[in-house]
Amino acid sequence: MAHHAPHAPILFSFPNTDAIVGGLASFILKAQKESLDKKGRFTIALSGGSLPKMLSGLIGNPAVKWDKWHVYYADERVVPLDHPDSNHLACTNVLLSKVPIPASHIHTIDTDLLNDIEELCDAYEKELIREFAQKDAARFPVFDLILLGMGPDGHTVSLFPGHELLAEDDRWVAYIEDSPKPPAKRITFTFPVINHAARVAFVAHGEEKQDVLSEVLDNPETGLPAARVRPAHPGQLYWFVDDAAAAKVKYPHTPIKV
Ligand SMILES: O=C(O)[C@H](O)[C@@H](O)[C@H](O)[C@H](O)COP(=O)(O)O
Repeated sequence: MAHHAPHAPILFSFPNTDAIVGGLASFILKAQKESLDKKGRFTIALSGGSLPKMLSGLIGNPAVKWDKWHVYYADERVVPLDHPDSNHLACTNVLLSKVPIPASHIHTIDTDLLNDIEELCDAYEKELIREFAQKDAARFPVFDLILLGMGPDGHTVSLFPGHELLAEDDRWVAYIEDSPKPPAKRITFTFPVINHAARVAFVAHGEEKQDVLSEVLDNPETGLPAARVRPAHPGQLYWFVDDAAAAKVKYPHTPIKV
C-alpha cells in the first residue's frame, strides 16, 4: 500500500473566543454535512476543559442534524456522571441538555464500573467497537471528528508528557491512575484512535498557551503529546486558536477576520 505523509496541520487564528465559537460552528457543520452525505451519521468525540463551552455556536442552528450525531468522549474522568469533574457533565450543562440528541447516541462511561477502572475502560472500548466494527473491520475506528483541548504542559486528552501511555499502539481506550493533574483516574483515547480520525480539531485560547502552542507547531519534533496528533492520510488536523495563543507561533496561519 502506498504510504502518504500526513497533511500539514491547518491553523486558524481568530481575534477572540467569540470568533472561535462562530468559526468552529461553521467547521463542524461542514464536517457533519460531509459525513451525512457519505454515510448518514456523524460520529464525534468531545473532551473537557473549556472545549464544551466553545460549542455553543451550534445551539439553535437548524442546520445541525442532532438526531444523526453519535457522541463519544475522547477523555473522561472516572467519576459519577453528576460529579463536577465529569467531562460528560460539563458537556451536558453547556450543550447536550440543550439539543435533541437521542440519549442512546450519547456514549458515557458505565458508572456501575467506577470501582474497577480496567473493566470500565474495556467496556468503553467495547462501545467503540460496537459503533465502528464493520465487515472489513479496520484496525482502528475512523471518527468523523475528534475535538481536543491542550494543557499548558502540552498534554491532550489524558496523554501527558513523558507518560508510558504515549507509546500505546494497540488499545483504543486506555486508563490512567496517576494523572499528574487531578483527578488521578481517567480513561482516554489512545494516539492510534486519534490519528485515524477523518478530522481532528484542537481548540486553544489565551496567553497561557503561547509558549506551548509555539513549541507544538514550530518544534513538533520535541514530541509533546499535542504534537503527536497527526492524523494519517487522508485525515486532517486543524487548530482553532485566538490571536493571544498564536502570538509566538511562526507556523503559517490563516487569520480569520470577523
Ligand atoms: O484535566 C485536564 O486534563 C484538563 O481539563 C484538560 O483536559 C484541558 O482540556 C486542557 O488543560 C485545556 O483546557 P482549557 O481549554 O480550559 O485551557
